[in-house]
Amino acid sequence: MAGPPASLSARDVGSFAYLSVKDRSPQILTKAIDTLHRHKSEFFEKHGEKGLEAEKKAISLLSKLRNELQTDKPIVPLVEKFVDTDIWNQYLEYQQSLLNESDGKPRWFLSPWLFVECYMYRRIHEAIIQSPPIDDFDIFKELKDQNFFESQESIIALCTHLQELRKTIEDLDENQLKNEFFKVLQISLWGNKCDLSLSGGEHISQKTNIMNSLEDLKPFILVNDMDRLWSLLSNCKKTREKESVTRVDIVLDNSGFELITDLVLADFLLSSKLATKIHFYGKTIPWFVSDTTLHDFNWIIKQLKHSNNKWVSQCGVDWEDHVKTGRWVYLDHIFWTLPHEFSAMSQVAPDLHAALQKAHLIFFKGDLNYRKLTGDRRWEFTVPFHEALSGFHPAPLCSIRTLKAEVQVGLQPGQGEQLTASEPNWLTAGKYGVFQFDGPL
Ligand SMILES: O=P(O)(O)OC[C@@]1(O)O[C@H](CO)[C@@H](O)[C@@H]1O
Ligand SMILES: [Mn+2]
Repeated sequence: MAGPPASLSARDVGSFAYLSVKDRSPQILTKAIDTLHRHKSEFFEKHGEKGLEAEKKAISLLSKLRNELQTDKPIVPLVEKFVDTDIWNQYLEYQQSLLNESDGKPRWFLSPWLFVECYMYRRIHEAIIQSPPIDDFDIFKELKDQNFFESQESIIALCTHLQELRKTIEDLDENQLKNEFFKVLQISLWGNKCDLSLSGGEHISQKTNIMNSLEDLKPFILVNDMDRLWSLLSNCKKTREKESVTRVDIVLDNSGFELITDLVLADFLLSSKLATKIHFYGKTIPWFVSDTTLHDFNWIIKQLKHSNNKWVSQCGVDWEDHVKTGRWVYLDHIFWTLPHEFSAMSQVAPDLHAALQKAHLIFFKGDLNYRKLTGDRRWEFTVPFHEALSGFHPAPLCSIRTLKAEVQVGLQPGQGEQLTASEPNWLTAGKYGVFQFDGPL
């Protein structure tokens, strides 16, 4: 049997991966350097001269990284001791082992894009932890916060919708509840348009009320398994014994507006009793510019709670309560910031894999998670999703993702070709989305 297809890579000149490594990654590094510059006086106020020296050091490490990338130098091992350093360096050796002798060493414009892109964010983190006393500085924090503040109007609309819905949710019939479930799912899907790494850190936020656009956006859902999600969860609800649990896990993606949409979905799952417990997974270190860390998660709930809009603040109060009472649990695991595809999880992080196996359903938010689900490979568009998962199936799972990378599976024959002919950048512009489900085996 033939092995899986080749990885996406910047070695394919002109591909999205190539353009991303060539243009977008250096741009993100330049922005990161600029952010450090702008915080100079803050570092001085906090730490005196030591703060200034640290800022200089972090900037020089990031400039060096940018130079390595732009001149296509070999990928070097990580040096600073951290929980995952050894795993990263082993993975680098593994990448080396995949190369022919004529290829030389793993490099930015040669190796799999997924690997080099994750590596860049891990090196950004290394530059920061090598620069105490500013070693806890989140270089992307202000961008994430800005996205939240700029999306206020849409956040108010979402929180108002949720609070009004909660009042009458007990009175809804099956069909009405299903329609509301589909609405919050779509809100969470389109929330994924708002990531900051695709835009190279340029502001993109949700300025208009997303609720009004759901109908117009429906034609852009290329794979729509929402019905299957409903069947699974409504069945859990019907057959659940009194004290037993239905757990939905959400592997989070971006903070800011997208996180609010995911929390709205999670709240709906509890209020509708489709689930009784939610586990969220976030990132341990700043990642792909806008990804959610524990700090972002807590910060957003606190911001909502202190809002002067009563519905928004009610959401903050309720969500804090979900966390306090353990109906919502935030977890992180180092695996989410490793370069491995998810089919390696049972080997690399068996504890995480075992934890996911206890979920009734797992949502994977966003594009990067889709790339890791499918191994970021050049699959034919019609390959079944289950096949592209290459054995990864801890529990029934669903990707909720807008398309921002050149990988998509599970389409109808001809569907991909037709889109390519009419819209050359359909795979990467974030305009299309999927609810792609891999159900119980
Ligand atoms: O996972 P997310 O936030 O939806 O998207 C992450 C992303 O912007 O980063 C990569 C490019 O840097 C792309 O795969 C993808 O578009
Ligand atoms: Mn992201």
